[in-house]
Amino acid sequence: MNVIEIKNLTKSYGSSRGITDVTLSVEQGEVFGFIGPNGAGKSTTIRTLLGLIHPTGGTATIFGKNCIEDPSVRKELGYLPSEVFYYDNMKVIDLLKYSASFYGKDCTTRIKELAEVMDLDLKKKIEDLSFGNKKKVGIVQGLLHEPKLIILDEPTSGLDPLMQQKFFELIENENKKGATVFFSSHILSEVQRMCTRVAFIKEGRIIKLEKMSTLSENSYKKIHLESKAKISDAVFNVPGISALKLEQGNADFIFKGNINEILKKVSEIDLRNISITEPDLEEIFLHYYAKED
Ligand SMILES: Nc1ncnc2c1ncn2[C@@H]1O[C@H](COP(=O)(O)OP(=O)(O)OP(=O)(O)O)[C@@H](O)[C@H]1O
Repeated sequence: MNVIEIKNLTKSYGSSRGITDVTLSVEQGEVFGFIGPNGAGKSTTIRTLLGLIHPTGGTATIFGKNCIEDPSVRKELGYLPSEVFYYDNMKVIDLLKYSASFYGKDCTTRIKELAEVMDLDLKKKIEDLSFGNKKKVGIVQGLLHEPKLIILDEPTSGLDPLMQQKFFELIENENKKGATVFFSSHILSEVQRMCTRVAFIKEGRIIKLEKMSTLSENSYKKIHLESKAKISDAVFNVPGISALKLEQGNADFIFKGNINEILKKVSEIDLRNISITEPDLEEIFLHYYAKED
């Protein structure tokens, strides 16, 4: 059974676009990345999935259940929203114990462990915490009941690099112990590092859903050519070329397809130098999000 099943999920905010026909599923044990720029619809998808907002159309289930019809499913779930708001005059430990009381479990040891990993002072008042430290409270709050599904909306914003590293180790550990993880981000390197599959969302629609191994495999090549003479753009009239930049005798582009086809074309050029490398996800992402696409 899929842990998350989203089918044709649509949410419109009156005349303003939210998400349209979002379909995706997340398997048990996966770390699934949800990538898109600001305003693409990541939070709307997550909040609709969790039943925090009502969809305009389509369905979304967690462990086969709809969160609006069956809120009990939330007990198995750890959610970190993109922005966290708290009662300022509470102490961190009191807030976390209060959160734990919803799950009917004694989470004291776990709270202490998580706070230690994330270097969070449990005795401080929420109002005295920085943005990054409030984020840590959200992380501990999301993980304290050892949920089977962890949903994180832009989890690392506000954390310094050391804390980001610790956070990822924490999530990796939870995943090894069996938790399924779904997390949204606009930072590709973190998705590249952790995820088994990734969905790209643009202007409210999923434009690509791919296994990370496929994305990182040979299907895309970054090609750089140097020639003594100006390179004619006619050479690049081949399907599969994108992000083409021509400048004097230099040409840079990303190629997806049969490498022999492009090499035949390139052999027409009197070359001084050539390099063929693997593009990182950032470059593939830029290709998908390029205006001309
Ligand atoms: N409460 C709302 N009322 C009206 N429009 C909204 C509301 N919430 C979101 N939107 C619109 O829905 C679209 C998707 O927004 P959403 O917050 O889901 O994007 P996002 O990918 O999470 O972006 P970000 O990374 O900036 O949080 C945007 O065009 C946004 O303006």
